[in-house]
Amino acid sequence: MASSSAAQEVATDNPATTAISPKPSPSSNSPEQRTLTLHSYIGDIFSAPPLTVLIHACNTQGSWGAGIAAAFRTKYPVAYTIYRRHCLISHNPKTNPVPSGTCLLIPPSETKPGAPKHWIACLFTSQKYGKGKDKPDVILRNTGPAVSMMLGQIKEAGEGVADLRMCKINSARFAVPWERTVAVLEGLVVEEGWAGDVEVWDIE
Ligand SMILES: Nc1ncnc2c1ncn2[C@@H]1O[C@H](COP(=O)(O)OP(=O)(O)OC[C@H]2O[C@H](OP(=O)(O)O)[C@H](O)[C@@H]2O)[C@@H](O)[C@H]1O
Repeated sequence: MASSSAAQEVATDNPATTAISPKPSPSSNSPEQRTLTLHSYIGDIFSAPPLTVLIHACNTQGSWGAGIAAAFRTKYPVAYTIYRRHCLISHNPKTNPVPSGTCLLIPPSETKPGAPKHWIACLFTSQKYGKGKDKPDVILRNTGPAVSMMLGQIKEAGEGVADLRMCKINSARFAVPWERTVAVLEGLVVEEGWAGDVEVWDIE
């Protein structure tokens, strides 16, 4: 189902209806500049077709402890070890933490038969989690650069990537009102060769 003019797709969890035709979005400043377009769906983010990128917000401490991150840890144990290595071995939370505002794009990595072949994009929008999480303004400041970095990485990954599916990042455990994250995302300028459409999936 590709809506020709509505900004938001009709909510559905039917995978057969998730195809989206990229369409240029008019920009307020320049006809040549488009900004990121979000499409809303209700359903299970994990039901995505192979090669979809599943996008979530992460801390830099190496923990997928709760919320949707815990579901990622259960479903994608190999990806979890890659995320942990990035946070704890390539970097060090105390002496050399993963920089905020960056992204780790993990290719399909699961080895168990029948495991989903999904890319996982980890947006580092807060250094810590729980009581130590960054303030909403800091998380929002980190979100734009992290998503831009992700879009650049996805471009580099080439044709092995299908659609982009995001949960309502920052909105629950990171306690940032979803509308504020939407404003950041919809303000992002899409550079040459970047994907310009992102599905937002919510379970409600
Ligand atoms: N199974 C499921 N399927 C689909 N959607 C689901 C779902 N479960 C929850 N959601 C929704 O997913 C959105 C994001 O909500 P989350 O609280 O997860 O993420 P967030 O971005 O606010 O915060 C990140 C920190 O939360 C984690 O937990 P820890 O800090 O480790 O404790 C991480 O590690 C980070 O640090 C909300 O719309 C939830 O309704």
